[in-house]
Amino acid sequence: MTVLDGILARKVDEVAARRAAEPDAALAARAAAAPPPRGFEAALSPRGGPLRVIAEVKRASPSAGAIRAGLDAVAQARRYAAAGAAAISVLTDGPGFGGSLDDLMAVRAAVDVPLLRKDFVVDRYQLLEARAAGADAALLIVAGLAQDDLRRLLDGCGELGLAALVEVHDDAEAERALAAGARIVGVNNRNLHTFHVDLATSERILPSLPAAVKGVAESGVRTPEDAARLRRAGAANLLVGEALVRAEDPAALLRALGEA
Ligand SMILES: O=P(O)(O)OC[C@@H](O)[C@@H](O)c1c[nH]c2ccccc12
Repeated sequence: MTVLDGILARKVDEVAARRAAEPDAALAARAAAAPPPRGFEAALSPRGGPLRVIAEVKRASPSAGAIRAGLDAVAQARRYAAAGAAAISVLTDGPGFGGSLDDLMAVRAAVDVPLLRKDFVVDRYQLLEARAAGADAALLIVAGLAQDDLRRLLDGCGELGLAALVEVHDDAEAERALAAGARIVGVNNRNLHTFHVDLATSERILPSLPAAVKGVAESGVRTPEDAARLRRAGAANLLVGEALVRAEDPAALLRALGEA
């Protein structure tokens, strides 16, 4: 069993426990009462457009361990927004990443930019949670979903007004994402089974996506040189976590990545 398989199994249990505490209908009512979603898709750059950055709030990860244990999610999100982040990604997985839905809600209350709920979605319930917490988009990881579940969850996002960032790691997954109707495709440079990071993954797959699909290069972007390399390969959007959280001046790094 790989790390991804372990996390997905844990998610099924997590959702069952939360559903027992708050049934779908009650959660759906909270989601319906949330302020309308902001335009996550519109905030991203089209193919050939200027480089835009989705900046991530990430305390820890299974691959890196603790990144910044005492990270203040709200203060970090404010830095990102002030530095011109197109959107902010908030990890909401607790055991693996030190995040929570409380982080997402606190960030929502503090900034106006579109927010992505970054988690391992296996159930529509998590989309309702995302919307109730004020998220504008949710991550769907193709590697973790059967095709009919991917379709169902993409439809669920549409019904709730959430954008879906559909994550792939190879050509077969990219085809599955497009077949399911993804409009925003993230190419994860990190293999979620082995944690090996290779920017060539985005360099290869992003140019093969249809021009109408918004592409995002995810993971392993540390320097303006990395950003420039991806831009040359046609990347218009970058999702950056660890390097921004580790940076002494996250705003300066974010601006430098966007100007690469
Ligand atoms: O911290 P990095 O290497 O800049 O990566 C950010 C983001 O791409 C990464 O956190 C991520 C991409 N896909 C995920 C799926 C689940 C959890 C985390 C992720």
